[in-house]
Amino acid sequence: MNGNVRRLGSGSLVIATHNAGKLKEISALLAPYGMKCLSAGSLGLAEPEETGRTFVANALIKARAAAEASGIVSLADDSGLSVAALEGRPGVYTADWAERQWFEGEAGRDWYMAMGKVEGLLAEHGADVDRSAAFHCVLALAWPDGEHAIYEGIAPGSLTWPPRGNFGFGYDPVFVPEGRTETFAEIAPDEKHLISHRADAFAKLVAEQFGD
Ligand SMILES: O=c1nc[nH]c2c1ncn2[C@H]1C[C@H](O)[C@@H](COP(=O)(O)OP(=O)(O)OP(=O)(O)O)O1
Ligand SMILES: [Mg+2]
Repeated sequence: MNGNVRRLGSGSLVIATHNAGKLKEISALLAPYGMKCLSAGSLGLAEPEETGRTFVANALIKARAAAEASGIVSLADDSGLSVAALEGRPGVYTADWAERQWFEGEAGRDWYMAMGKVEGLLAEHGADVDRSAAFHCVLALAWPDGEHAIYEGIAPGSLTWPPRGNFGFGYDPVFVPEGRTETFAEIAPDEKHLISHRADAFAKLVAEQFGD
């Protein structure tokens, strides 16, 4: 272990996300490490504007905002889908491509519309377009005194159409991870947690924060 790295220990941790799907995945990934996890929503924390141009910048904006508002060390996740044939788009704008909507009284995003937008742009490149894509995840830890740590993860794969499967969230129904035939939405959560971009970033966080 790098002796200069600030470590979490076993206290409270704020999960600085307003995305219910991510909150579920992050809580599951952190479950073995004995921290008391509080969500940004349950603390009534505001959702900061993601004005960064990179996953790292946006993850830091979210983690720092939560740490400053709560006084508790906070973990944020900024993630997205980069499509090779679309020069890496939607990338950091992945969430923005899914318009905000209200579903039965709850704020959410229209994922089907967003997946269709990606597919429509791909289709413009013809039937034999390169369908490779990758999910990226940046985890940022921010302590109330300003210190921070960053962990990056990636899951390579390709896009399929039409969407398949009911697990997961977001763009999971159109993403087939490398080496598999099922989409992320057809792979049970416990298994997605072994192979996803979030799992890759978490493995690095766990090694540094909870390792020997
Ligand atoms: O495993 C995933 N499976 C499917 N889709 C995913 C995944 N991971 C990220 N994504 C997509 C949806 C998400 O909305 C966007 C990230 O945008 P991003 O700003 O980081 O998250 P967000 O606005 O939904 O929640 P928040 O900022 O409160 O954490 O990329
Ligand atoms: Mg966001």
